Amino acid sequence: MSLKGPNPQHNDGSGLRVAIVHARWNATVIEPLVAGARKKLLEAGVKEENIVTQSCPGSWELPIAVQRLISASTIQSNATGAPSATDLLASSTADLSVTSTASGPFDAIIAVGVLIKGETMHFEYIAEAAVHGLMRAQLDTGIPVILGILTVLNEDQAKARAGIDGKGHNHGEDWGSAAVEMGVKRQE
Ligand SMILES: O=Nc1c(NC[C@H](O)[C@H](O)[C@H](O)CO)[nH]c(=O)[nH]c1=O
Repeated sequence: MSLKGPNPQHNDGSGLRVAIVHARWNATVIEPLVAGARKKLLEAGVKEENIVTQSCPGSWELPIAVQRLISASTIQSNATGAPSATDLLASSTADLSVTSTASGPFDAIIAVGVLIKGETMHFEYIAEAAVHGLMRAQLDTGIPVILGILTVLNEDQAKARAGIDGKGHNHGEDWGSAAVEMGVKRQE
């Protein structure tokens, strides 16, 4: 067993509603990461209709996109006769590819981004702000937000962590499993 990564656990995700919010920068790495997370959600029994996918421009926007999604789903679940989550999400200004018609709050959210170090300090500032923003979003709302931001020094490191270099491991799968575990714990 690898020294890294949590010991695998099996959790029943059949009663969970999970969102995947992903940045669109470095899409060739984002796509396999999102696919890996979805794969593990489905393997754990999360229903297709209970997986909502949303995108935003870059990792900097992930915290506000996550916070807005939580607010939209929480408002919808609190009000009687409120519009469906799909209507609410469709009214959002963020780019949406809503794949859910189910309503109610989320049990967990996976925030996916790929930050690759360039020549400037931009990388450090975005990484720091995005990570702190996602931690704040989960603590402020009580909804687990899985950290799915790769902060890498070059494209090869990014490809290895998305499992697309032929020898690496797709970290998106770990994030999917973590979302199921934390979602189940939230319902306990
Ligand atoms: O710069 N590199 C990256 C990046 N910059 C854009 C930033 O997140 C934001 O969208 C813009 O600054 C506009 O607010 N966003 C990433 O996800 N990965 C990068 O590697």
